[in-house]
Amino acid sequence: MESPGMKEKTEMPAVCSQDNVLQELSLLCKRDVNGVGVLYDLLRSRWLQALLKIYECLQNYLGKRPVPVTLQAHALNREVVELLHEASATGEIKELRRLLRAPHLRALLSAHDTVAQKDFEPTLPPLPDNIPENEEAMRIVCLVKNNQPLGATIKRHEITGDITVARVIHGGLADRSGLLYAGDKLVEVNGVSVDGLEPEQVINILALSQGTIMFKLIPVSDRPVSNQTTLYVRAMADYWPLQDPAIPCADAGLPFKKGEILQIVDQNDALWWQARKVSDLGACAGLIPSNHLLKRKQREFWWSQPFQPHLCKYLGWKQEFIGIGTWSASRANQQTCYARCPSSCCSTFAAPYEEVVRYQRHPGDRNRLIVLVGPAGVGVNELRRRLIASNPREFQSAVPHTTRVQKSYEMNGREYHYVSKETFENMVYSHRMLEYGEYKGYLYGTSVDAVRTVLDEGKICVVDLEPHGIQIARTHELKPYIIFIKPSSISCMRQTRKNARIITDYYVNMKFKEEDLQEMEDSAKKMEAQFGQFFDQVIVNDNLQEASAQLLSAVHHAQDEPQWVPAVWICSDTQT
Ligand SMILES: Nc1ncnc2c1ncn2[C@@H]1O[C@H](COP(=O)(O)OP(=O)(O)OP(=O)(O)O)[C@@H](O)[C@H]1O
Repeated sequence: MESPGMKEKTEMPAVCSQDNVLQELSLLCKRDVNGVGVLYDLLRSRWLQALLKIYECLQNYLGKRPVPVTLQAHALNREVVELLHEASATGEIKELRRLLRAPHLRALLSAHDTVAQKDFEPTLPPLPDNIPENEEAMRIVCLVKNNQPLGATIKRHEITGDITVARVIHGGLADRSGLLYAGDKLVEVNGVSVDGLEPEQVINILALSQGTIMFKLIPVSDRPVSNQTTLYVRAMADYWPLQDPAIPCADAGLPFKKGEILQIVDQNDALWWQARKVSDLGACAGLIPSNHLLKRKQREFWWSQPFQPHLCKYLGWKQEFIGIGTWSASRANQQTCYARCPSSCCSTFAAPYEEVVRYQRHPGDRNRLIVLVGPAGVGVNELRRRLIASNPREFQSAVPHTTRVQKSYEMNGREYHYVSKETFENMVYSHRMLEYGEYKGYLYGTSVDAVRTVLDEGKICVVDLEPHGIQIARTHELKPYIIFIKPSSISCMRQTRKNARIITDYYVNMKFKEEDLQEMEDSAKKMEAQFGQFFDQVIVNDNLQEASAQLLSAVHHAQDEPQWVPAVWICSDTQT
């Protein structure tokens, strides 16, 4: 509601403001200010006043409906011509006057008015008097087919045999037309009755149609009101609609890979959602299994498998201590997942989609933790070392904890934090260790506290973790940015790793053998398959200089650019 004293504001008419100016100038003239007299004469001149009147007159017409009738157009013309008479006869004004009198301009105005006066509303025939009370209202819908699919699916009712629109795909032709709705009952397609036809036969008619398609249909009585908000999720698994026998319409399915961000636009159906990829928001949506459906499928799959404790490369990987803060993972001693895996591979099954939001770190916020993962020997340590060396005031790794005895030249908190076995185990049980391992009877590990210490100093903490540590690091406090260091092809590595040295359980400074390279490639594939959904960035470590430069830019990108992060990191301050 407007308050009574409230005024509408609009542009000031030019003549009014000119009067005020004249008044002010006459006062100034009396004070004999230089040049003011000339300006006063100018503003009083008849031709300028006439021009200002023309301007104001045109402004009045501008604000009116753009459909002048004959009288209005001619009135405007006449008014302008009269005003021009009043003006001094300068060259431009003469020309304008000539133009307005020209027969072609008059004809144009007249044609314009003829069109403007015409009524283009269609006149519908009167309704017949004898319409039965129970007659179902029919709707005729015409859609012009282009190269795109229609963007709607149909189904046949099992009992009545009615063919109905099953769903309208968001952004598709039918959706954009706003004329077809889920539940509409088809009566005819292009004049052919669909009574008794199978959905495939109807689809066939549609496929053979060219140009305009005409539907005769009975509109659905209760059109569903969509009040859903758009949701963004990260896919935690791959999906191939063409390989899914359960999908209602494979052609309408949206294939996606784990890690891709999807925009969910429709969750009306409990089993099949509609989604787009954020990388292609211009495309029309496709069908994807709902969260509920995927969980159900996972459970069914899980129960259908014979019991077989699967192996997962958890902390059971023997960690061999070889230097300050450095371990070399051995492939021996794998542990069964159900026994040791804290992140539980099974819990990954429990969340087929992870809700995400766009996050932009504020300059005053703590830096995001940078986590490097990759197969043993790929160069994770080398890249981390080079990054920190490039600017130690900006980058730092976390000081690890150990239960071994402090050596005489070491300082607590510099090489390691030296703690008792009991303290270390307490840290493990209270999930304060991002990862840990045992070497020669002593425990070694990287703690959340050590990472926090670096972040609190305003630095960027860079750690390398085994991939199973990702889940523990993924907290709203650390907001880790995960970078996967991927090996290049074996043929490339044969060249680049000629002089490189690998560290194994038993040997330090061994040359890379062919099987080491092969194992690196296999291990990288497994990591991508199992943990690829968590990778924010992948860097192929082929040329060391190039990979280092890419890492530097990725780390800055992580801190300065907006990224998709789990919604719980942002929405809940208490969630960790
Ligand atoms: N792009 C590269 N070109 C040539 N040599 C490389 C490259 N990347 C790493 N190296 C070398 O490969 C060897 C192994 O690298 P690094 O120790 O960083 O591996 P890692 O991924 O940390 O594995 P681990 O955890 O087993 O130590 C080192 O000698 C390193 O200098």
